[in-house]
Amino acid sequence: MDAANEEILRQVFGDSSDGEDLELGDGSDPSHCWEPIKEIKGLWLCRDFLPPQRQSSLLSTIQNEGWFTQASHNQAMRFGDLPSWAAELSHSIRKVVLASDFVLEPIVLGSTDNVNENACSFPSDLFCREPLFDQLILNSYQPGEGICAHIDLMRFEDGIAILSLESSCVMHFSSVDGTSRGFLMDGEKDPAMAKIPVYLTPGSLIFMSGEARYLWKHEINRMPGFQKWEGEELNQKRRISITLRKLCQVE
Ligand SMILES: O=C(O)CCC(=O)C(=O)O
Ligand SMILES: [Fe+2]
Repeated sequence: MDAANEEILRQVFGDSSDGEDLELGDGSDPSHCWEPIKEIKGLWLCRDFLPPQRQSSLLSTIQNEGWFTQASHNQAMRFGDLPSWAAELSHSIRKVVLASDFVLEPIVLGSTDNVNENACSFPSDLFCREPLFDQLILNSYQPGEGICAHIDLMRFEDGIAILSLESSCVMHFSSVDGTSRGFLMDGEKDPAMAKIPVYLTPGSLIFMSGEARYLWKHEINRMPGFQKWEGEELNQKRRISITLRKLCQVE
């Protein structure tokens, strides 16, 4: 790694002996466990993945690298070799996964009581692939801007990570076959359109795999009335997200 890259990593992630770790702890920190979103198989949330100081440094690096030089620039992609800070992010995601004690609802064998039919084990095997991610999208959303309901393109493999920065938001998930059994949004009457809200705070990371990745659409609607959490409309600021994915191999 050259000196310029090392300096960037030091600024973003702080001093570490080998420049390889995000200083996220050893995984025993309770804030670094993965929480399954119980309604959606394969959807996991790590609430405090990046502490506030690291979020600020990461934002400064993104700013200094000129990813969003004009207000009209709201999306930037990179394929193949990721910038050093994104490679570092991937490394830290893998590290947190391998070190975490996952919070899982116990499945009681031979009993139908208290069984969470959506409980599934964390897909740790996905984290053995190399590279873990080779595609990066940065999205920048001004207040009121969001992203329509979609499933990520099939050209990407299973296992997608999204880091949220700056503004909290509610991401809604709706099942492709219309059986999400979630909440109806304001003005929505068709139960098939019920959506599961997931609250994403700055520094949180979600990971989608299996059903969450292939059978559920995700969206962020930041129009008035759609960003409510615990009955309160969220105060919107600019939001930046970092999505990490891996391209499917072409045979
Ligand atoms: O901004 C986000 O959190 C989601 C981005 C996303 O879903 C995408 O780029 O496919
Ligand atoms: Fe997406």
